[in-house]
Amino acid sequence: MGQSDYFDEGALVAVLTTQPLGRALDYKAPEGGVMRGAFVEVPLGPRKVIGVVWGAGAGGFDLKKARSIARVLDVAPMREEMRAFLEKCGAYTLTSLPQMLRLATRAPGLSNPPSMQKVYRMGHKAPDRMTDARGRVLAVLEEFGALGFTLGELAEQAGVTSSVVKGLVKQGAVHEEDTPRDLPFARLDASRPGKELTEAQGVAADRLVQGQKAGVFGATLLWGITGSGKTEVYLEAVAEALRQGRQALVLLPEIALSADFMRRVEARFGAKAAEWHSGVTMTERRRVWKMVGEGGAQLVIGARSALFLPFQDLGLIVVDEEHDSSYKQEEGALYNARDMAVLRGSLCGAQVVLASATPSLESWSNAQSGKYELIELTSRYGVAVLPELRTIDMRQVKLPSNRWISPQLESAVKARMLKGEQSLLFLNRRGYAPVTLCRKCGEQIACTDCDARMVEHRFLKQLMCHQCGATRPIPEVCPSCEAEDTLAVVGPGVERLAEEAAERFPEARVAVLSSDLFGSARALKAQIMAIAEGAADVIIGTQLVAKGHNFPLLTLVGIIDADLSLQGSDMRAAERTFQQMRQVSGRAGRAEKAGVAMLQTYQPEHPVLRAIMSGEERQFWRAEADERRLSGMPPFGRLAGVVISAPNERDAFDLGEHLARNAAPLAKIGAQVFGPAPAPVARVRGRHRVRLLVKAPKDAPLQAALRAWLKGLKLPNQLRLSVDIDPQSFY
Ligand SMILES: Nc1ncnc2c1ncn2[C@@H]1O[C@H](COP(=O)(O)OP(=O)(O)OP(=O)(O)O)[C@@H](O)[C@H]1O
Ligand SMILES: [Zn+2]
Repeated sequence: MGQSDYFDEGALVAVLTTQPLGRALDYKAPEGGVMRGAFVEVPLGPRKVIGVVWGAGAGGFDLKKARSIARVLDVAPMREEMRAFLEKCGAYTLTSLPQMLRLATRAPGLSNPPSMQKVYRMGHKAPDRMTDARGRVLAVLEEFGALGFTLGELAEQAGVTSSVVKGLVKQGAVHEEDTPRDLPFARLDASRPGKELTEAQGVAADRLVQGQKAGVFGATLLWGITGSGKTEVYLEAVAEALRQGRQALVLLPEIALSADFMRRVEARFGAKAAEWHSGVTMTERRRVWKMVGEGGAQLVIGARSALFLPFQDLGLIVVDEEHDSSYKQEEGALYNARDMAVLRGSLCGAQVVLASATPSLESWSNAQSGKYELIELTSRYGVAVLPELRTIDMRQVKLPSNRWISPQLESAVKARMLKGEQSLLFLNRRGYAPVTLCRKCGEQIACTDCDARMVEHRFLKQLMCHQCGATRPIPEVCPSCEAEDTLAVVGPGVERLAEEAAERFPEARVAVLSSDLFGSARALKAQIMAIAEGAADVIIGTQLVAKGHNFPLLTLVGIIDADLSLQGSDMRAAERTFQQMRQVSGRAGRAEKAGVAMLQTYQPEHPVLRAIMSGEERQFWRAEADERRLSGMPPFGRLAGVVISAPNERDAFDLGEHLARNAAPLAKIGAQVFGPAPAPVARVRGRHRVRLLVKAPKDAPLQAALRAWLKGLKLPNQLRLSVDIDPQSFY
C-alpha cells in the first residue's frame, strides 16, 4: 500500500457516491484519517449518502467550505482491483461511475452498525394445531435449512402475518434467537473427494486444475454436450481454488430455480455455498456482501450481478450456460456478465471458465483464434446417449386450427405414458393465446401504451402486455365495434396447449411450467423438484425448462413450433434457434433410458434445422461464422445500438436525424451509422422509440468515438437516449 493511499485528517479527498452527479465530490478526511477505497457516509445537502474514497480531492475552491466525511463504515474497503474493474466496465459500457458504484453496493443496510438481531429458525416441537399459514412458515424454514430469517422476512416469504410466526415461537415450533448480524459462512471442505470422474472428465478437470494452479488470468471455453457432466468437471477447479485459499464464483442463469445445483455443491464440499440473486432475503444479501469482502464466504453461486461483489481474493469465475442471453443486463447499465467476467478475471488474476453445450458464436470464435483455451467433452456421462432427433413435417399434417400436437407426437407421448416415462412439450410462449381478435371488425386487441398485442392469460383471467406488463380484464364485447360474442383467440400459448394435452391425454398428469403461473420462485422451484421425482407425465414448458434441469424420467421432448425463434430479423435468430433446440432436446434421455426429440416444423429444409438434425455442429458454427465475417457483424465487427425515446415521435426522429448527420467522430474510425428508424417495437409505455445502429470494424476504438459523438449533446426535456454496446436484443 503506497503512501498516497492514506489521507490524514483534514486532507481533501474525492468521494464517489451513487448519486447521479457526474463526478466525485471533495470532502475532508475525518478524525483518524481515511484510506483510499474506504466506504464512507458523507453529507449531501440535507441528506447523508454512502460513497467510496476514490482518491485525492481535486480542490480548486475555498477549503473552509469543504464538509467532512461523516463516518467511515465498518466494512472492508474497496480494493484497487475493484475500482479498476468499475472504471473499465463503465468505460466499456459507457456507464457513469456513480451508476457502476450502485452495482457494487447492492446490499441494504451497509451503513448499519454491527449489532445483534433476532433470527428465526426451525424449532424442535410440532405445533399443537396445524393451519395452512403455519404450514407455510414451516415449509419456508425447512427449505432454507440453516439460514436464519428476520421476523419480517419470514412472514413475507410465507405470506403470513408476523403474529403467525410469533404463535409458532410460543409453541416451540419455531426457534427465536439473538445472533450477531452477518456471520461467516461455514467452511467448505475442498479435500472431500468429488464424484469419480470418467476418463474424459478427468482429462478436462486436470487441465482446469492446472490452469488454477498457475494462479494467473486465463479464459477457457468448456464445451461439453448436454449431460456430459460439465458441472463435476468445473467443481474440481472450484476445489483447487479453495485449496489455494482463494475465492470462487459460479454464475448461473435462472439461479433462483437451481435447488438441484445448490444441493450438488453442498454434497461436494460438505457445506452450503453463499447464494446471491433476487430471491435471497435482504438480511442474507447484506451478509453475503460483507462476508465476501472479509473472506468469510469462499464460494458464491450467483446471478450476473454477483460479479460486482467485493471479493477479497477471487481466483476463479465460472460462467455456466455462457451462451444464455440473460447474462446481458437489459436495463440501466447494459453490461454482459459473460464478457465482464473475463474483464474482472484479467484484473484480479483469476481463471475464467465459460461452460456450455452450445457456446455463443463470440466464445466459439475466441476459442478458434486461441484467445481462449478450449476443452471439449463429446459424450454423455455414463450410459446416457444424446437423444435421437426427428422432424415432423407439419405441411403433411392436417390439424384443425385449434390443435398443435401432431398425431406422431401424440402417439409418442402415449407410448411414454404406458412405460411410466415423462414427455416434455416445449412452446416458448407464455399465456393462453398470443392474439385476441374480433371476427366482425378484425380488431386485434393491443396495449394502449405499447406497440404490442395483448396476450390472453386465461389462468390469471386477464389480458397482458408482454412489453410493459399492463393488464386488463378479458373484455366481453369488442373494444372497437362493441359487437358481442365475436372475440376469438388465435394461436397457442402454453396454457392453451395444456388444454389440448388434457383432452388428448385424459389420464395424464399435466404440469405447466411458465414463470407467470407461480406466485414465487420458491413455488416454481418446488414444482420443478416434484416433477424431477415423477409428479407429472406430461410437462408443458417455456424456455424456463430449457435450462440445465435434470429430469431423469424424461425420455421424449416434443418441440411444438421449431420455426418460432427463426422468425424476425435478429442476426442471432439462427444461433438462438440452434442453441434453444439443442438445449431443449438435451433434456431428454439423461439417465439410463434413451431419449427422442421431435421437432414440429413447416420448414424442414431450413439450413438451421438441417444443421440441428445432422448433428454437424462444427459445420453449423463455421457457416454461421463465415456469414457474419462476410457482413462484418459481431464477433467480426462491432455494433452499438442507440435507442432514443420520447412521448412525441417527431422529437425522437429529429434527434436521431441530427445525430446521424453529425457523425464525423464515427466516420473517422470507419464506423457506419444506420437509421434513424422506428424500433421494431415502436412504442413502449407511451414512449415512441427510434433506433440507430452503429457498426464499426473489429479493432476500431468504438467507445471513444461514441463518446466524442455524443459529447456535449444536450438532451431536450422528455427525451431519453441509451447506448447499448454489443447489443443482444434489437427490439
Ligand atoms: N462423474 C460422475 N459421476 C456420477 N454422476 C455424474 C458424473 N458426471 C456427471 N454425472 C451426472 O450426470 C448428470 C449430468 O451432469 P451435468 O449436469 O454436470 O451435465 P452438464 O454437462 O452440465 O449438462 P447440461 O449442459 O445439459 O446442463 C447429472 O445428473 C450428474 O450428477
Ligand atoms: Zn404495454
